[in-house]
Amino acid sequence: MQPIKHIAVLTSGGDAPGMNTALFSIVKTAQQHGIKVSGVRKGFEGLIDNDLVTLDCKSLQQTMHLGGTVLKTARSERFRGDAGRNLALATIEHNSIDALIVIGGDGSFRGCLWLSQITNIPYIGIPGTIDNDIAGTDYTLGFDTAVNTSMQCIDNIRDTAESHNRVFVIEVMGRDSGYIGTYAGLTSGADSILIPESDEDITYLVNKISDYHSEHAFIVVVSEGDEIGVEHICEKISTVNPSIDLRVTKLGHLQRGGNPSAADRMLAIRLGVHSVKALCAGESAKMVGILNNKVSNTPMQDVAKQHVINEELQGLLSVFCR
Ligand SMILES: Nc1ncnc2c1ncn2[C@@H]1O[C@H](COP(=O)(O)OP(=O)(O)OP(=O)(O)O)[C@@H](O)[C@H]1O
Ligand SMILES: O=P(O)(O)OC[C@H]1O[C@](O)(CO)[C@@H](O)[C@@H]1O
Repeated sequence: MQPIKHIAVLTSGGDAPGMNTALFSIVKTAQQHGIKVSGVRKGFEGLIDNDLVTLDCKSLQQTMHLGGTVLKTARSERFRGDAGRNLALATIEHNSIDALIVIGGDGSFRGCLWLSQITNIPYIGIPGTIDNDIAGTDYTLGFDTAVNTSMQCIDNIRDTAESHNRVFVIEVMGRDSGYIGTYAGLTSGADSILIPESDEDITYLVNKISDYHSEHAFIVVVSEGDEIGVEHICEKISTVNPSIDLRVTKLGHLQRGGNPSAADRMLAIRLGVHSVKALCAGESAKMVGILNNKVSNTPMQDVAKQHVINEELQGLLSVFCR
């Protein structure tokens, strides 16, 4: 095995709080191993366009606490085609890149597998997405921060909802995963939580809301990927209880911004260090993650979408939302 002298790192898919902390951690570790690190700008787009910058540890230290990604990110359609992939390989060869670290979600990891069909360059994935929808890690970068942001927004909505005895339906992100909905809903004391992983939650909501005529707010948290969707849920609520004073809030992209929480920064620091060490130890085609509070490597082809809300979480939902 040739020693690694030059690592390229990119952030891809939706930005997530903690990506900048991970960049700092990667460069700090690489520096100690005498490895140069280049940042690829705008995800796989930068690999196609040969858009690289040398990463400097001191500058990254100054931005490690910020949300977003200083490298920029993209959802690159060009990379999915043969022409884009071949240009990406040309960039790797032209810059003598020995290894690649990709920080992103499951789509970005499918991109890694796609690239690995035409090159043997070692690569490691770091799970970075607010959705927490990846197997092989208990948490992804950005999830904890997004949950905290959503929880605080729902707390604020509760103040006004209580004052008016209103019912609020609040949509949170997560694509087709109900993790943000489950965590944000439970931690803000929601009366009802609707997620894509459950078909029964709408029945519990309808039962509860048809009796609602109280001196209190009623908070419904809905994951954006829920099979019924906010509009139809509101129609159902108004049908079963027409006297309800109903309002809707979609939290949207504000959930993705903001400085990473301490938990996300620690996760980023651990996974950043571990990713460089894994490459130096000859690992490749792995996603680094945290399982049962230990760093772990999962083969990239096993990193499927994590759709399952586990039994314990299901149990919590049934205690608080029935
Ligand atoms: N099947 C695939 N083949 C090749 N490249 C892919 C594939 N799927 C995704 N990619 C590449 O990875 C990029 C990021 O994927 P995607 O937009 O799904 O975000 P993600 O990594 O899942 O992050 P997030 O969870 O934040 O959405 C895509 O824009 C594309 O360039
Ligand atoms: O910013 P975009 O491209 O609209 O993507 C939004 C999606 O990205 C995420 O924020 C992260 O994957 C999802 O929760 C959401 O569905």
